[in-house]
Amino acid sequence: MIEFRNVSASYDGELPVLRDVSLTIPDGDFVAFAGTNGAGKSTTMRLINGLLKPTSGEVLLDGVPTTALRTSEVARKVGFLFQNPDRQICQPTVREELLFGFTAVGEGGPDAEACVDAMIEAFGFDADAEPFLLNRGTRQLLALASIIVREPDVVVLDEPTTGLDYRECAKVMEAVGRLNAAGATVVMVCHDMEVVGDYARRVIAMTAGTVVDDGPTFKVLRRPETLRRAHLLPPQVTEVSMLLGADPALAGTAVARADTLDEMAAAVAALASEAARAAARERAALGACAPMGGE
Ligand SMILES: Nc1ncnc2c1ncn2[C@@H]1O[C@H](COP(=O)(O)OP(=O)(O)OP(=O)(O)O)[C@@H](O)[C@H]1O
Repeated sequence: MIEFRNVSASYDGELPVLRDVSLTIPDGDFVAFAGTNGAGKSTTMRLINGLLKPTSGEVLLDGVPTTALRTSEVARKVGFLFQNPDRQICQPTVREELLFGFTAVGEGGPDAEACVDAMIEAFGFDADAEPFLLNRGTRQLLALASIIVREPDVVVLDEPTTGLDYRECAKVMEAVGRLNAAGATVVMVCHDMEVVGDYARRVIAMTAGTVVDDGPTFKVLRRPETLRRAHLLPPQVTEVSMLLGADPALAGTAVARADTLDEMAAAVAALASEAARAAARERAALGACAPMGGE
């Protein structure tokens, strides 16, 4: 579990960039931090992985303050994926890159080799490829795999899909989704609300170093005040649903609650067939009332 207790943080020791933030992230959660530029989202990630210490308050990992943990102890629990994979890739081949997390802490050996082989198989990597010759999406996947291979309890992702095309983004996020389904806690910063809507179960919206909202993804992404304060646009289906739901004729219908394409398609199909049934009833009623032929 990750806990922030009244955490404030600053880079220069004076100007606070995080102000009195309290939050709890239970094991197995999938949380997206979203909000304005400079709100303090990446700073929050650095506090979780211990790269930054609070100026006041406490960040606790499984009940232990990060200030009482060695960097290696935090790294054992928390894997961190940078926005730019090239900040963490440093080995000449894919295989060595995946092994590096083990060898760097003196844990190389047959077990580590087996984990790496499984990861190469699962991601379909070319083990001997040179990482820097891979395309951007594959480098991001490699950076992610080199974290997952160590099986951390928590994975922190700082804008994991920035600069990726749709297919690359889907590959990375599906790998993250599988990791979460296997029990890992996922905490990510993400500006793309489509990705947030597709994967995160909870959204923490931030502005100017404070949390302005925290709750189930679509509850947060449907609150006009949150959207305004954190400069967020909901995913397109949710936005259409909110627009249609504002029409009194559709308020309270499934259309007004749809957050996914499937939900919206089903809601619209149900409305269309209800309209068709109503029209048929009307025609039948008109037919029944029509005057009989003859004088
Ligand atoms: N290394 C640093 N040194 C000094 N100030 C920093 C540093 N990193 C971030 N800041 C400042 O801290 C504040 C919060 O930055 P942070 O990167 O946490 O915001 P963010 O919400 O992640 O923003 P963005 O969405 O633009 O990445 C900003 O005012 C930023 O300029």
